[in-house]
Amino acid sequence: MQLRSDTDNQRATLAELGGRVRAWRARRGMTRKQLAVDSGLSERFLHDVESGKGNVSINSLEAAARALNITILDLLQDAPRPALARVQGLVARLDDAQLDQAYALLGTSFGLADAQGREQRIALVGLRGAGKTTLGAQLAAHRGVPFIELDREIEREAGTSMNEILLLHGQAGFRRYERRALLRIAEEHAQGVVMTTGGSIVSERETFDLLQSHFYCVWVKASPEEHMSRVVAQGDMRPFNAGDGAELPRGAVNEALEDIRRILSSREALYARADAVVDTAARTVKQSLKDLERAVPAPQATTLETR
Ligand SMILES: Nc1ncnc2c1ncn2[C@@H]1O[C@H](COP(=O)(O)OP(=O)(O)OP(=O)(O)O)[C@@H](O)[C@H]1O
Ligand SMILES: O=C(O)C1=C[C@@H](O)[C@@H](O)[C@H](O)C1
Ligand SMILES: [Mg+2]
Repeated sequence: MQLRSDTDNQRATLAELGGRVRAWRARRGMTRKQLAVDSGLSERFLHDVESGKGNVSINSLEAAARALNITILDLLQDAPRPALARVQGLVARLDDAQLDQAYALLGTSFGLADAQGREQRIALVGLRGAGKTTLGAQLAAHRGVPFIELDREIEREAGTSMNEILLLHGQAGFRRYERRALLRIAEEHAQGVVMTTGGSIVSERETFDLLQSHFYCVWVKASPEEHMSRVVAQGDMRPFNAGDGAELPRGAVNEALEDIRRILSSREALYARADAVVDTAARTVKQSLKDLERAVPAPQATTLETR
């Protein structure tokens, strides 16, 4: 076996660090430009760091971590959670009936029990262009419940636009408003609601836990090419690194597709924690709506009567 030289090790360390910065940025749905502004680092420098070329100082790393609302440790190592693996190993040995029991036991013992009415509050998660708004509005109309877009409620909570919130309060502030709006919506809609969420909601564990304990979550997904063509059609490329959408030059299309793939892969395991999945790839809106209706718990009789 060939031993790695010190230089190889150093190179590998920088490449891993760069990969983590890139993955966290993708999970958060931040463009490099946004991270540069929020951290005070230059875009050029971030580009070098992300491609494993920049030997970053502790202070710069700290600035990047702060702008991502994580700690410097999250950039230095993939969060190892040995205790989680131990618990998973244990519950994997239970049969299905025991698993239900374990779920209830853990929930009540640690104050993690699902909030009342959760099954009637549907939340759609997924990347831009998945079809959350299109399908969510129609699902809500069919069930006779209100339709809410969480991003608009966050803006209401903060009294300003998404861009301004991020500009004024950064990731940390945005996530605070997001959690506040989430809890308010859950409280106000005991009888049921259909809500869409911003693509990056899954990137903060605390927020995603809160969402999952109050809402029945459905991951609405599509292929990277479909996400791409749908957001291009809407003329708004956020959070992909590709300018403003209209008349995309060829290079920009490729860069945006790469972004979508990277964002999807950095979030896939998180989106997959949803209660159900609806894949809209190569499906019509009508077909996907049927798939979605099959994927969610039946509406409560009281909700249907009020239609
Ligand atoms: N099977 C499908 N299901 C849902 N939408 C589809 C489907 N096929 C094509 N579309 C089109 O894809 C687009 C989805 O856009 P929509 O705004 O609903 O996505 P979104 O998930 O809400 O995105 P954003 O995160 O930007 O709010 C619509 O123009 C819709 O007509
Ligand atoms: O997927 C994402 O990261 C985002 C999706 C949008 O809904 C916005 O919330 C924002 O542009 C970020
Ligand atoms: Mg939408």
